[in-house]
Amino acid sequence: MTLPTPPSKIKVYLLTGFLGAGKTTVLNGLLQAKKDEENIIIENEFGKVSIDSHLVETRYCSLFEMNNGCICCTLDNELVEVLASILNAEVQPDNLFIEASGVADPGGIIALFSQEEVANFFQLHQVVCVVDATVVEDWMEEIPEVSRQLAAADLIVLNKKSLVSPSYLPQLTQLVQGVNSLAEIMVTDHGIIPHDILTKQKKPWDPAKTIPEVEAKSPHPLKSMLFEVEELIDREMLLNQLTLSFFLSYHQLYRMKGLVWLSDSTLPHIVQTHGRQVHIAPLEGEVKLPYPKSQLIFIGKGLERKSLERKIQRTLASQKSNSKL
Ligand SMILES: Nc1nc2c(ncn2[C@@H]2O[C@H](COP(=O)(O)OP(=O)(O)OP(=O)(O)O)[C@@H](O)[C@H]2O)c(=O)[nH]1
Repeated sequence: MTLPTPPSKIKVYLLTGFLGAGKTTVLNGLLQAKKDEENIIIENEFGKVSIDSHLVETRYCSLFEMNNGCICCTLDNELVEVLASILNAEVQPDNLFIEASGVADPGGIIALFSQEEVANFFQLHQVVCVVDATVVEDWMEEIPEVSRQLAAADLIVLNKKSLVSPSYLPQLTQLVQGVNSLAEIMVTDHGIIPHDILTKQKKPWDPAKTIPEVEAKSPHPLKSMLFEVEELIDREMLLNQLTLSFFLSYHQLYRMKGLVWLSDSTLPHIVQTHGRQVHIAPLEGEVKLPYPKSQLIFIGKGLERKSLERKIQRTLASQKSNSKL
């Protein structure tokens, strides 16, 4: 990159954490705190379709979407291109927030920002790892990326504390400290963290020392599957089918997100899981999804398209009304 040096370096905040931990929730809180500054977001989702772009508070930022794969696997091309276009923009941002995909290994991203060419323009301030208290213990055992995300963090946000027993929290804190004893740990609900956390400077990072090796780095063992439906969906059936699927396939299905049109509402809805729970809520603002097309994304390992298709088929409103005849 041969670009003029900006007056001051752009501050970079990297948000990591496994699928559904609360990264976007934390990001929206931080954006609110920085609303008087110029903010840019890089949003990277594990899947071809972006749902998160509808959830980020775009009042306070401009958004770049990276949906061509996990950010840690496309470092050399797509991320560098996005960084170059940020530098070429008319208005230089004060802050760059990167929300990495839930499966991203942050080591390579951190290393990129320590390269001289990039470090001349961007300064990595904080690596924040958001953790879902309800599931992290299981997922640390099953998914190597979870420990790597924890190990690379300056700040660990142990989120969703009200969803676990208070007596379990010290045990969880100890577990997380076992992976990274240097990081600050904050136990939160809805990712609410003090905003002065952003003013703290990052500790020097030594990848060799802090991040445990992962056997198979890339491609990720998890798969993302997109389903599109052109019919209205029955809310109750959708809740039942998803709750059942996540209950039965807890160690296989890690996350589901979607934009759906329901038969009982004229508003689009966002459906998503966190941990074992399924939530459906109306979506405000502009949606680029033509009525009545719905999109559902499942992320997990060993997913079978046919079996998921059958489950989705059962949620269609037309099927329900036919079955009543
Ligand atoms: N009950 C409860 N729900 C929470 C909390 N924090 C976040 N959530 C919900 O958890 C779900 C996932 O939160 P997100 O912020 O989208 O998580 P994420 O890490 O960005 O998810 P991905 O981008 O899919 O990896 C959303 O429905 C949030 O509203 C919390 O502390 N308590």
